[in-house]
Amino acid sequence: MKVLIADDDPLSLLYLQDTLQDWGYEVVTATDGIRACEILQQPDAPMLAVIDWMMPGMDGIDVCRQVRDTIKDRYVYLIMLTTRSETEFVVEAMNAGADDFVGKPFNAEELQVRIRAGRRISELEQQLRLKATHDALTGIYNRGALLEILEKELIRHGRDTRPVSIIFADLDHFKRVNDEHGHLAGDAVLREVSRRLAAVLRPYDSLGRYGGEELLIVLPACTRDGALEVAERVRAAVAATPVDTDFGAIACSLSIGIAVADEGVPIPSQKLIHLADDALYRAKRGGRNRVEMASDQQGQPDGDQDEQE
Ligand SMILES: Nc1nc2c(ncn2[C@@H]2O[C@H](COP(=O)(O)OP(=O)(O)OP(=O)(O)O)[C@@H](O)[C@H]2O)c(=O)[nH]1
Repeated sequence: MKVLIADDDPLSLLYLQDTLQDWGYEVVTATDGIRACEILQQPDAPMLAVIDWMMPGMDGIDVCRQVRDTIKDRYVYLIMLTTRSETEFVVEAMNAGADDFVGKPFNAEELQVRIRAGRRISELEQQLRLKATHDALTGIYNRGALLEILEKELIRHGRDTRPVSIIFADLDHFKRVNDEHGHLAGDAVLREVSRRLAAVLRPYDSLGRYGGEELLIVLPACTRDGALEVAERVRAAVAATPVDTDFGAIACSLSIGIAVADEGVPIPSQKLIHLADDALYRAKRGGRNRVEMASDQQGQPDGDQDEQE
């Protein structure tokens, strides 16, 4: 597990670093509060930080406040390290967002058990967050998490000039798969199809389970042509080879609808999904195992239609 230590005193920092490394932690260091905040905001940042209170510029209290104000998508467990151990200081640090408090000079055994407790809480929090945002069967995002991602992308889309595309995919004749091979075989197909889709997407695309056998993909900064290309790749990845299950090989395919939020054209997420769903319906009617695009005209904002929805 990765831990950040922030301390402006080089000797103290080195000692803490050696001690934590001896306990098996991967240690990242910062010698001031600003750098500590930068590190904690990076992707793959430490989930736990030991922060000295007294640092030049931004002190430990400011770091706690900044972390709580800005990092919302995960929890960073913060242990404040300080010579100020009176109750009023403990209260001040915890009100600022610290989770725990260790007096300086620190007792190694005490620091070790407090870090261990923090690690337990961090790991539990990570597991809970994963359960709340991911689908238990397939491991991809659940509907709520994906809709949140789409909303955020559309807000960002309103600020810059890149389009956002979505791909709405539905397994063809999936009821038949369940009826002929059983529900467990159907589950295996859903898992494998999700895996294949994830494998052909870009790292910054998001894949989620919208409903039973419906999958939704959010493609940030993706044009109409780009989305068509991805959708075709997705379609082919599923149709190319039957899915091997414990109940035999099962051939399957996807019908796909695409909708694009064009640059400079604001559109509510529900309307974009509705357009992709219409296109998906056309793909089903057109014979399945195919991709259909919502037309340009449909992508334009339409106040009247919104009100009717
Ligand atoms: N095994 C399994 N089946 C599911 C799950 N969620 C939904 N289904 C099944 O998906 C099937 C969807 O059937 P329909 O909506 O009739 O659609 P379809 O048979 O795929 O037909 P088309 O969409 O018209 O091609 C139903 O039989 C559901 O029970 C799941 O988590 N596991």
